[in-house]
Amino acid sequence: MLTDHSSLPHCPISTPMSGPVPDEYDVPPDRESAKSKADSAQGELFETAPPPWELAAEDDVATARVVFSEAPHGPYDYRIPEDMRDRLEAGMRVKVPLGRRRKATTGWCIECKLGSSASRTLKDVAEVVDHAPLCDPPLVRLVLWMSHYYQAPAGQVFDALIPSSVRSGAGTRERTYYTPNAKLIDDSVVESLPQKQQVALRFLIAAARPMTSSELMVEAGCTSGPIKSLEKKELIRTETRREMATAAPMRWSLGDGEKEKSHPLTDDQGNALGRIVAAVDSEAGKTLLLHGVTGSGKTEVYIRAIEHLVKFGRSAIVLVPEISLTPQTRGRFERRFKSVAVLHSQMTPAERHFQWQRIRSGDVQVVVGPRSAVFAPLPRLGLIILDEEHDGSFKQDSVPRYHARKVAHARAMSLKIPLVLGTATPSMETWHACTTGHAELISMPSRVENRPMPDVQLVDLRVRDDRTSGSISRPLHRAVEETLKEKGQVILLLNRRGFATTIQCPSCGHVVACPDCDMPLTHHRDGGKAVCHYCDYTIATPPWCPACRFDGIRYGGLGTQRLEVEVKARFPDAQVARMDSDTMKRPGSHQRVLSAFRSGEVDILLGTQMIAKGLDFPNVLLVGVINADGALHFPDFRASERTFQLVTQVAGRTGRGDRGGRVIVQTFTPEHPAIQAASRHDYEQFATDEMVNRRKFNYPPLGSVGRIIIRGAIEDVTEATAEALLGRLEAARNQLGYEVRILGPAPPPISKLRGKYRFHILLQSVEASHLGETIRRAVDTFTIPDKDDVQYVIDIDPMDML
Ligand SMILES: Nc1ncnc2c1ncn2[C@@H]1O[C@H](COP(=O)(O)OP(=O)(O)OP(=O)(O)O)[C@@H](O)[C@H]1O
Ligand SMILES: [Zn+2]
Repeated sequence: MLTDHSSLPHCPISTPMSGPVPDEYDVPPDRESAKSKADSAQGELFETAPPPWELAAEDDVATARVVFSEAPHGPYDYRIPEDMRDRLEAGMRVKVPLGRRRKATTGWCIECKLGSSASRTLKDVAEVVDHAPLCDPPLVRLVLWMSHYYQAPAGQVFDALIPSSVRSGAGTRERTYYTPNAKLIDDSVVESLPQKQQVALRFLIAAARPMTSSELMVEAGCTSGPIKSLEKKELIRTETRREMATAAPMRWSLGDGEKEKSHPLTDDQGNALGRIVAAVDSEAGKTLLLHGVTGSGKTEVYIRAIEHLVKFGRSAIVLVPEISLTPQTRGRFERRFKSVAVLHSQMTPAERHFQWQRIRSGDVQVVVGPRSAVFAPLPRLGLIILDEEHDGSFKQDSVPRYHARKVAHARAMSLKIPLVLGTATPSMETWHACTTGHAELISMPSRVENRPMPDVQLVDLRVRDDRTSGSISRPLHRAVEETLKEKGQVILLLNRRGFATTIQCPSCGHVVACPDCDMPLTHHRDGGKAVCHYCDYTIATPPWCPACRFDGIRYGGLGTQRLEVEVKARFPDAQVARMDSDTMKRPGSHQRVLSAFRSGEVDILLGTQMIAKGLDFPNVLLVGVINADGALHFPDFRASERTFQLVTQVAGRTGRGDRGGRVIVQTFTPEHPAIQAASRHDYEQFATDEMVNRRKFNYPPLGSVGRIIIRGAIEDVTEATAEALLGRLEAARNQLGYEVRILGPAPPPISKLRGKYRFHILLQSVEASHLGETIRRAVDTFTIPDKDDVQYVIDIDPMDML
């Protein structure tokens, strides 16, 4: 079933992705201005209509609406002085007086319009900061939608959209350009000048373009003296521009050594491509789910679809989980397109700024990057792709707490372009959108070249005979041995880093914990450190119990470091590499390890979930999952979904060549439906079972969830604030007459973080708009006295409950 969102009334950005078609424009009366702004944006800012002040000359007061990233956030209106009217546009920064501050404050202009008589009392805009808008009108509208939906100040959303390197002009310098002052120049003036000044001025006139002082000095063969004299006589005018300091401050990285082969498409790929191309050509906003099993060749489909698009001078965004984890994907795009911008976390500010300018200038065909690349300012955007759309890294965990899938959807629908979500393990949200007709499902149920899906064997860790003293069961040990003998490669997944996950005294039971977070410290063997994985608090691992001085503290629980030690001891002839965030700190380390694995230098690659993503190595004949239950017992309604995804994804790393492949999954709960379904590569069975569970409590995608985290330095003050907020929420819900379930306040699993006590309140509703509205109304006038030192954050559609 297909849906054309472009036909939705009054919904320039509608988002029917999660839940039963939530209406994002549930704007309360007191926010009416934001709504009318968003609606009228189509007419006023989007179209080519003349600026409003040209329409009504008699009411000649132009005003700018400005928002700020720090409190007070606005919006506030300012008068636009005469001389700024044709320079200032929405999406630019301005400096304006704010309160009693002595210095002008920088804010973002979200709208320019004709004022009413009230605007005579307005203060003036002091300065226009930018020469051109940093956001075009559709992006400004996106900011306002995000601000509304995620309940984050618009100024902070702008700051998330526009990289700080762009705002600060990283890697640029100011240069002064000279142009002749035509008003004062005629032949007699020129002839009356001293010889050197004459030569310089004639060169500048002949050049017919602005020149810098040094250019002019070289061209005219003079020193700076004559030029300064001309400037003093006002015969030449100066203009300063900010420019990139160097042409390309980029360190181009080499590929990962893979050769590019172009394949004839399989039937599945051909069909998928046809449907995406049809969506592109229809010029209607539409969401498509490309549900292709691991190894079905989804990347090739993306590339072909983009090739179609760039023929018409249009461009695409490809969002991927952290790109440094998938140098292969990056290489594939770089080899197939003339102009690719890859955005990643290890760029310098100057590089980031340079890429942003390239993208905005229209030079770039494809942007590949993590979630923030959804904001890439491509002028002729024609397609957005989210690869591995189920991945948790698409949700930002600081303000604005947006999900790139939802934002991509909003952006795509407002531009009437397709959004393609690709994965082997669709999120429940996306699956639900397909089953309810909000997204079109494209299936690629088989692997390329008719390769079979790998065989998955479950090893029940409760069976004594299979267990060993270590973490690798007998069946897994045998399988590794066999694989190494056949000169195949092995991937082992363990989703905990460090050596031991608890440090406990066997005598008194004391657990060494973080003083700021109350969470057990993880022992790291390199350097004998005990580290908090929540705040990075680090101490030397205590040789004896800090509580009772017992000499013989015990390291419990299993992390990747300990697994590495065990693997090396069991298979002394094999080359082993470990990949987790501890070994991958330095730039380029992913690429080094993955190249070594590709070339066969490394036999066994072990690591955390970062090895489960997207890797395509044909010689991997065995994948072992050390403990599939790790994520299962988290207090989170997505625990099953995560387990299914992780096991399916890592299992998919094998059997990608001609030699087949197999998977061994160690688990204490082999009967669990998620693990059962993963072992049979049966996504639909999993999704059907899981939807039944979600329906019981109307969990997403059947309803919406919001979470408010309250944190403060003093426990009972924090709790009292949380209680007060609860009262507000209940009152708001009752006033509005909405059905919203409110739970808490309760301490979350991480009840103390970085020295702050934490409480959370959960809200649930079938209607996303009712939930949003309830929170908005409750917090609207809710203030916390400074002396309490309590803060709260609102997380709409939270992805974790910790
Ligand atoms: N039509 C084809 N014929 C043969 N090989 C192909 C074809 N299309 C793609 N491939 C190759 O198949 C392999 C898997 O493709 P790709 O990595 O895109 O799979 P995927 O669907 O993204 O899998 P995953 O979800 O596991 O990342 C790649 O090595 C790719 O070069
Ligand atoms: Zn800590």
